[in-house]
Amino acid sequence: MAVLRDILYGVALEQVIGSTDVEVNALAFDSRKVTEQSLFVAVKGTVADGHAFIAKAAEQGAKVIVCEVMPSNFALDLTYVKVKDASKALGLIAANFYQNPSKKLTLVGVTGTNGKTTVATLLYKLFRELGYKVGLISTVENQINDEVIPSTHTTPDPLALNQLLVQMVDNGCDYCFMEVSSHAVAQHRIEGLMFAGAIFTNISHDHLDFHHTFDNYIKAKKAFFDGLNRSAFALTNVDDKNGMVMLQNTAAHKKTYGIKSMADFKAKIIENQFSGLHLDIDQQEVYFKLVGSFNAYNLLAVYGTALLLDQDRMKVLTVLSRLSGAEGRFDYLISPNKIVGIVDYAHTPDALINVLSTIENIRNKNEQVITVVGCGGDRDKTKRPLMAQAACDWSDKVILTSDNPRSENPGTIITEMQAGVSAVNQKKVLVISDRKEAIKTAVHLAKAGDIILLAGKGHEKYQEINGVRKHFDDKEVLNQCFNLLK
Ligand SMILES: CC(=O)N[C@H]1[C@@H](OP(=O)(O)OP(=O)(O)OC[C@H]2O[C@@H](n3ccc(=O)[nH]c3=O)[C@H](O)[C@@H]2O)O[C@H](CO)[C@@H](O)[C@@H]1O[C@H](C)C(=O)N[C@@H](C)C(=O)N[C@H](CCC(=O)O)C(=O)O
Ligand SMILES: Nc1ncnc2c1ncn2[C@@H]1O[C@H](COP(=O)(O)OP(=O)(O)OP(=O)(O)O)[C@@H](O)[C@H]1O
Ligand SMILES: N[C@H](CCC[C@H](N)C(=O)O)C(=O)O
Ligand SMILES: [Mg+2]
Repeated sequence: MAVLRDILYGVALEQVIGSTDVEVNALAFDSRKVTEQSLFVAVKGTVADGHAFIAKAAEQGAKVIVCEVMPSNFALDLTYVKVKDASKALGLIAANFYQNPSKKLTLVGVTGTNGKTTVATLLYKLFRELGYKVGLISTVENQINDEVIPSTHTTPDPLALNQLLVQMVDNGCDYCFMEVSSHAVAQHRIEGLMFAGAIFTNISHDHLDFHHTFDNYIKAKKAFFDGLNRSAFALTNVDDKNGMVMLQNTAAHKKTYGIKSMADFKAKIIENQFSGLHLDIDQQEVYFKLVGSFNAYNLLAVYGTALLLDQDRMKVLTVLSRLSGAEGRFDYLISPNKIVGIVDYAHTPDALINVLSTIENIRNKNEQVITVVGCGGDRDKTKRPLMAQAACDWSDKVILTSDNPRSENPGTIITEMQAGVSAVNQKKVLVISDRKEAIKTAVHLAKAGDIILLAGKGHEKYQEINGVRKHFDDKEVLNQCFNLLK
């Protein structure tokens, strides 16, 4: 419970009708979730406009309406607050209502097209092993110390986010490591949060359905760094073409990591094998369980962050060398007849190229690579041909299949992927729309030593077809197929 006047602290108000002395019991931005004595924020979304539900919210017991456009009818017992940007206001209101939990722990955010889950999860595991109480907010799951809380988004909405942070504070967490998606920045889900640090992994093609241009996508990521304060650190991947762009206008301490260029935190890849990475990090040789040069960047980001958070260098490297990565990221199984099956969440052209080039570097040349891949429905369509092309360029056989078609026709998605298959590559490609059948076929086609990559769904435990989520787990299906080979 809080008084409206206090909840509005820091919100740029354009007009207020009614009293700011009212008590508010709860917040909502969805009219269906409004309860007695609550504050409803009308947000213009991608599908609907929250302003259309103001009357419904009032009927359900809302006492305060925050909106960008005042309604034509006012109820006398309600307070109406007009703001320029309602999603921004929602973030600030949520932080104030929940008494700024982000200021009561050390919050570090990770942004970038790929690697967010890996970096945030490694940081969570590292700091747990170093003896701290830690929270994690990620695509795979949220964690409060050892308690797992299922995750619905990479970065939750401002209410869920602040509620999670409150739970972390109540459970004594010293740190929280969270993923910050570009959607979250653009929709102001992180507004009002106090970050002690921000990490940039990389930026490549994704989400152009939402951001429209690559420039807007870069701007969304950069806005996260622009919002940091002077006491925070901003750690960027200097080898990424847009790495330094992120730091251009930030007030935070600027720090860099890299493999190719000069950087504050620097690594050299000595060896990259199926068994893991052998790196030289700031002149210290260390073995890690994670595979692939992209993971050398992820490990370096984690190492740099831990040092910026005043942790002991040798302790950090010792613990990091023992850690495994996040679920569904280069996660592999070996069949009784020695087929290697890799489950990976690569769902962008760049991630697919990274994973397949890693496989290319470490495989024996007489063994073939079979890739099973699809693209999600209701998501960036321009990545479809590029992902098919990447799969063909780096594999001996490709099975194009379904990912999460969501509301789209799976056949149409596959046809759009096929546009990226060149004439010479046609003979490598099979189309099997049913993902389970596609995986079974890959296993049938493989012989001892071959590598099967199941790309795009990683840790996901469902497949969404026609808006319905049915249980589906790439690793489980792969395991079943492998067991049949016994
Ligand atoms: C495209 C997108 O990002 N949508 C997010 C957005 O919803 P929206 O803008 O579509 O909302 P809308 O349906 O248009 O409704 C507008 C407003 O009217 C309200 N409403 C609606 C109906 C009603 O009866 N009453 C009512 O009040 C809604 O609550 C909302 O406030 O705001 C919602 C609340 O924060 C999010 O749950 C929702 O995520 C959807 C489910 C989603 O799938 N998002 C994905 C794309 C996403 O966010 N992904 C990123 C990761 C991406 C990455 O890989 O980097 C993530 O952070 O998870
Ligand atoms: N640093 C990196 N650079 C490029 N590709 C990476 C990197 N780290 C991981 N990947 C690839 O991208 C996939 C997704 O990795 P991860 O889940 O860590 O990224 P993410 O940014 O959290 O993705 P999402 O936005 O979907 O949550 C991995 O399965 C791997 O194929
Ligand atoms: N966070 C990403 C995940 C994509 C995973 C892929 N399996 C898909 O469904 O497209 C998104 O929501 O776009
Ligand atoms: Mg993620």
